[in-house]
Amino acid sequence: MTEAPRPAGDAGTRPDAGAPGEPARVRSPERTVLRLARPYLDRLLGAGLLAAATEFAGLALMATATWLLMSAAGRPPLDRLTVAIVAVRALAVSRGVLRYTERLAGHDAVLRMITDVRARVFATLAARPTLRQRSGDALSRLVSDVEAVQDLLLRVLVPASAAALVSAVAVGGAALISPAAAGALAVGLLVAGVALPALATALTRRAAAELAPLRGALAVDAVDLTHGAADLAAFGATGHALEAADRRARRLVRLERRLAATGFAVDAAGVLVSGLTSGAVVLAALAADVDGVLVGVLAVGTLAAVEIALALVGAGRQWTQLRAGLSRVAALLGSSAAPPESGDTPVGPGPHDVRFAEVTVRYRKGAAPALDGFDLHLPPGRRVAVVGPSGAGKSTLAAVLTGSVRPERGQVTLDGRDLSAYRAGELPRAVGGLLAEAYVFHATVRENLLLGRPGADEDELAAATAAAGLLDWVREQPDGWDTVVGEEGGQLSGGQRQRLALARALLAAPGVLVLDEPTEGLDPAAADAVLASTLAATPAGHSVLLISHRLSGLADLDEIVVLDAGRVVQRGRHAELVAAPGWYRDQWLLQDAAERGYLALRP
Ligand SMILES: Nc1ncnc2c1ncn2[C@@H]1O[C@H](COP(=O)(O)OP(=O)(O)OP(=O)(O)O)[C@@H](O)[C@H]1O
Repeated sequence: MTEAPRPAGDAGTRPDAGAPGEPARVRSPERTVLRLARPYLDRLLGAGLLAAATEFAGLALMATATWLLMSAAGRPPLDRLTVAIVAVRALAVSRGVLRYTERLAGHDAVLRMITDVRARVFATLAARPTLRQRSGDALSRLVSDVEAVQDLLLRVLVPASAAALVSAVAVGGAALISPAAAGALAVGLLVAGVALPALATALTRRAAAELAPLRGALAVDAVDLTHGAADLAAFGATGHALEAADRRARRLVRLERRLAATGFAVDAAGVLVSGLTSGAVVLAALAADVDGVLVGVLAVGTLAAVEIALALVGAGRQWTQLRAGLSRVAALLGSSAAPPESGDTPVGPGPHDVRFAEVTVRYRKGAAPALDGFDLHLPPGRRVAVVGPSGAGKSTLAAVLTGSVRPERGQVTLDGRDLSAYRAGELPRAVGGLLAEAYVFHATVRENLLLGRPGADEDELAAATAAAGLLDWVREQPDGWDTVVGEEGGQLSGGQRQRLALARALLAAPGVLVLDEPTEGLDPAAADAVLASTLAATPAGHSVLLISHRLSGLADLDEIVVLDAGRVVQRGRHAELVAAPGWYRDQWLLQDAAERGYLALRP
């Protein structure tokens, strides 16, 4: 709470990136959104035309009704009014029908697209665990920022294009009656539809730019304050944390108030513009000797047209408020929106060949590399452990392999193809497993497991859970597989949570299984048993990259790589490494003595 969790991510390792952990900024988020909207363009175009037809029907209704009323005052023969009477009825009915179909078509198109965008955002967050660290912020991205994409289309682009189209038609129609009046109308429409929206945008831009990050920060506060409540209380820091969150909330209220006040002022200006334009049009028409009835038509038509153009003020205001959220979604999707390399067969879950060649990762320019010239060959079926002191670069290696961190130098290939050539959603089928701080969802045991392999049957669930050492516990629960595990697995012990996450990884069974500290939180005896059963449960031909701080249970692995400060300092099999002087032997002797002591003292 007092300090945000350390941000991380591939951005820090790429020269084009912004702050580490934050996706790179995109120059035009709207362009990214439009690219995402491309498959739905025909539906959106249909919605835009329907919106324009609705507005046009409204404008025509006002003009025709005015003509009808003013003409009727002169008591003409009824047959002269029949067409207008029918037109008024038809326009009144069609406006309602058109509005309904426009809403239906617009929402249909946008909701289809949003489903797609949400899935992409979720897949990107899921595939880049380092971005997921800020769960409150991530949640805000998923909820409000994706809604910004929806609002950009429904509340900005569709109404704005409809308003522009109808304004042009209105000026054209007025020009048929009086070019001078049409000129006055055009000026009024330009003020209402261009100058006022630009003014509203300029006045609200700064406040709006502050709004989305502030909402994100408040979401992080909410998560930190609830999840970290016990720790904050233990350190007597609750008051301080609440104060900081309160300060942000008050700032948010001030900004919202300022935006609302500016909005009201611009709305008032809009009403003024509407009245002035109508007056100018009437004067111009009178000066041009236009018939009295048509002057009335022009006056009321002007009021209706300006009101339609004023929708652009709302659209402009919405747009500024949406920009920050749009930028974040666009930046997040920037990499995944890029089309995948074509021509290759999709990657499957079967055996794969992985190669690291001279891989160097640096999180920040000028910082020491987290991985430094790392080489490794992981052919199908090979099991390799990576060990080393804290901060040696082990988790970074896992992050590189799962595609969430990109190397600054060197190359990682899967079946001979660079990892970055795979689509965001494609890689997890081939490479995955148990990453650091695996997330357990507030759902049942079954639902948490099925995330690994949707559609798995009960035997498969039982096999994976047994290998992780959790099956007995599941069977003891009154609700069995349907036991709810609580928020972040809060109703489980640390060890049970870890076993559940491990079972999920085993059920997913990717061809390259990455296990980052799979036995963390288990006592030494349980850790040995779980590691042995996990390795035994891995299908033949599937390779394993095991990251571990414990050196026990590694005797059967094909290779052990010792990392220190990002460099490989030792590599070989367990027996070779314990025989040679170095970090591995020292650590092995220390851990062995400590665990023997623990086992001896156990009741
Ligand atoms: N997201 C990040 N942003 C900046 N630096 C990072 C990030 N993640 C790791 N590092 C740095 O990279 C180095 C390697 O970290 P890494 O987490 O890979 O080590 P590790 O061997 O897994 O450590 P541990 O055993 O403690 O988990 C460390 O110096 C760490 O501070």
